[in-house]
Amino acid sequence: MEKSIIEKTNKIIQGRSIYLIGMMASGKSKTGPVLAELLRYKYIDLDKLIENIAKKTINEMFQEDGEKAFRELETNCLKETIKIPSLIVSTGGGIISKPENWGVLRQGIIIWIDTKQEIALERLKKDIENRPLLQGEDLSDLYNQIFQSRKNLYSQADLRVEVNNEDVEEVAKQIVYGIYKKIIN
Ligand SMILES: Nc1ncnc2c1ncn2[C@@H]1O[C@H](COP(=O)(O)OP(=O)(O)O)[C@@H](O)[C@H]1O
Ligand SMILES: O=C(O)C1=C[C@@H](OP(=O)(O)O)[C@@H](O)[C@H](O)C1
Ligand SMILES: [Mg+2]
Repeated sequence: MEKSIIEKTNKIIQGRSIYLIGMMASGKSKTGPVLAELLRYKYIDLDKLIENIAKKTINEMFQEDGEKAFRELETNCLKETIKIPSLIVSTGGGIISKPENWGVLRQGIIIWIDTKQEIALERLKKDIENRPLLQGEDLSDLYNQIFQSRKNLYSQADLRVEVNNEDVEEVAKQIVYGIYKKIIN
């Protein structure tokens, strides 16, 4: 990627943080560190921060404390990210559900990684045990129900990046280009 585009983007965004949102398995956690390296930003995976603070896995939290407790901790952790400038944050797919969280997200640039459902489902089949909301009979049905209830919220992002078969580096570059083009125009 052209260095000048990265430099110009950096200059324009002036250390504003970037929040990656999107459905489970859209690639938020995997893309975040690559994007951080491109922009020379710091990086946090919100789910990892939650697990470190709770001293248990997300799965354990859902099982032992319930989703409500998880969502409360998720909001508290999200609020902590405001204190750190120049940060890429990979959020969990449900971050958009609480209106309160939008006050935090809006302080940064919000990017929706909109990965084609077929591809997300393929990825999820390989890693389903770590997705407590998708435990059930029909993965595609569950995924769809959740997506339908959230898609209007995801679409409130500042930028939507559509992903099909692009590798992580390509997705990160598309995000930088997307921000650059949106701000330049
Ligand atoms: N662009 C990509 N190309 C191929 N595999 C990817 C890509 N992005 C993510 N993955 C893989 O898909 C799975 C889910 O990605 P992850 O980043 O954990 O998604 P999320 O954080 O949005 O739930 C992981 O196994 C990851 O390695
Ligand atoms: O969509 C959701 O509500 C969730 C997504 C997960 O993160 P990923 O989107 O990184 O899988 C994790 O926060 C939790 O299992 C709930
Ligand atoms: Mg993740």
